[in-house]
Amino acid sequence: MEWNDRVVVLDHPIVQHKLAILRDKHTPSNEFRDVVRELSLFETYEATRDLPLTNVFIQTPIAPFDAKQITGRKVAFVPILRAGLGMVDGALEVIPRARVGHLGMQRNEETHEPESYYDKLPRDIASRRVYVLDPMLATGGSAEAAVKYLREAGVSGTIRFLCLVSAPEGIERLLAADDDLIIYTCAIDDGLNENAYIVPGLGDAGDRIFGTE
Ligand SMILES: O=P(O)(O)OC[C@H]1O[C@H](OP(=O)(O)OP(=O)(O)O)[C@H](O)[C@@H]1O
Ligand SMILES: O=c1cc[nH]c(=O)[nH]1
Ligand SMILES: [Mg+2]
Repeated sequence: MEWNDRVVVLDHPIVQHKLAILRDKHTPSNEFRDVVRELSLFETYEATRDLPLTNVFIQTPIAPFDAKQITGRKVAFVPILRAGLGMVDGALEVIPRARVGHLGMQRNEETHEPESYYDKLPRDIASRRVYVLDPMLATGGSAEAAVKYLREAGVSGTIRFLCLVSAPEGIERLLAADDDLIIYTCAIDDGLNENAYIVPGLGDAGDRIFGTE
């Protein structure tokens, strides 16, 4: 499958610097949470680059001016619990008026497939531009289930999946699952280990965000 325009890697030096902090096993939970929030802000900024603008006539203190402002479809952020919760505040700093839906999923430790335990979406999700948030894209099972759920809920148009670290296996699976989807990631790692963890990765994102290791 061609990844060309469907996978955006944030290779900015500040992003790579902060990602190294997340990867370091000595980084404590409080700092880990802060950096997840910061990277999520940068990634949301990048993923909202194509929001439509409209002309708005304003008056500056000096002169009248045809300014540009964001209009059009409204935004929804949909974190996959738990780890995706760590990305919500950063995303909301970029689009404060966005709505937030939640999808609760936990990978089964033996099969590595996700089990769904919660969902709550904005009532008008079908008319919103949707950004799914989850720091880790490993096998792609959780992301695929989330995207299928959103399609069944009526979401149309491009779904943007925002993660911090991804594995090639997960990218391949997610792109194959939905043909109108773009993945944003700060890194594409080597692959998965026997427990379906990303290598080198950063460990279990949920445990590191919430200090439950
Ligand atoms: O691509 P996949 O193979 O599906 O793996 C990625 C999923 O695993 C992690 O969640 P986890 O199940 O550990 O739940 P948690 O966020 O509650 O820790 C992670 O946050 C993703 O949701
Ligand atoms: O490497 C991984 C894989 C799944 N979930 C995580 O939190 N980390
Ligand atoms: Mg976890």
